[in-house]
Amino acid sequence: MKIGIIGIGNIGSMLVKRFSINKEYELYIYDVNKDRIKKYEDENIHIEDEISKVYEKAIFTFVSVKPNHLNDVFDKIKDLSEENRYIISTAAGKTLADLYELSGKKNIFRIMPTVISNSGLGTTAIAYNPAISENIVSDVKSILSNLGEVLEIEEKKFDAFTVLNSSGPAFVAYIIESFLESGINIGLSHDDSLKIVANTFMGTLEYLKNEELKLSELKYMVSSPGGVTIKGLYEMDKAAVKGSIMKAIEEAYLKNKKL
Ligand SMILES: NC(=O)C1=CN([C@@H]2O[C@H](COP(=O)(O)OP(=O)(O)OC[C@H]3O[C@@H](n4cnc5c(N)ncnc54)[C@H](OP(=O)(O)O)[C@@H]3O)[C@@H](O)[C@H]2O)C=CC1
Ligand SMILES: O=C(O)[C@@H]1CCC=N1
Repeated sequence: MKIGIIGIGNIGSMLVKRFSINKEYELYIYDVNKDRIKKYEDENIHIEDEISKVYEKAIFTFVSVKPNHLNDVFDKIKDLSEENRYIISTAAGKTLADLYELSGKKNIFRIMPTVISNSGLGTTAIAYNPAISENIVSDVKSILSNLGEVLEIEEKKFDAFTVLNSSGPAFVAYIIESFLESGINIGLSHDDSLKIVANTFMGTLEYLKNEELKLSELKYMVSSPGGVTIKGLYEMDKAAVKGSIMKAIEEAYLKNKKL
């Protein structure tokens, strides 16, 4: 399978990392900064000096540049034949219709990945031009399965998916950081606090999953009447922590819709 990747930043480097595990894949990669990607050169990873070469050598070309750089990339390939060539855009906020308008290509997929897939555990959403054949869609889903779960969703749900799934790791890091700093505030060392918080988050998810518990069941299991936990939950409610998080995610969603 010949796969192209244009733009080797946070997402492009994750794609290179995950796809290069499969030795049946031949990768053709390009970035404006050639020095930055020299380190990837390998038997199965070819560094190209032009965008058009990536598009012509690969069957499936991922375009993982920032949305405002898409024009520069599509300018270089819009006059090339799209026979047996497919573009897979990772850009936030750019619809299939936008991508068609920018590139003039019909063989277009839109995906929404996450940096979490560096661990192979992320979820990638996919949408595509319905005129593309089932075999090709199945090939692309198979390539994406190297990143974790693949979820086909309606395009109108991409904005919500983007914020929860792809911005999500930053929000989770922020929340974990607030627990970490809480630990330091009440007398734990940074390292002890981080270890305890990481185990609490991972262990909670594992326990909920294994016992098929509802979130509220776990909350009440831990809250002794008149005790410590319910006092903390009461303070969180008074400070509207949940409402603040919901508002922040809603604002990020609205911002994504405007991209
Ligand atoms: N970061 C994330 O977690 C997620 C990002 N996305 C989407 O994925 C895309 C990439 O994001 P991200 O990886 O964070 O971005 P980065 O800026 O980290 O990576 C983009 C890379 O492309 C390079 N580049 C810029 N212009 C061109 C060009 N004309 N041709 C080739 N390469 C070019 C950039 O170089 P230079 O830095 O010199 O400009 C950079 O190395 C975006 O559209 C974003 O919306 C989607 C989901 C999650
Ligand atoms: O912040 C952004 O714009 C992109 C989209 C999802 C994650 N990063």
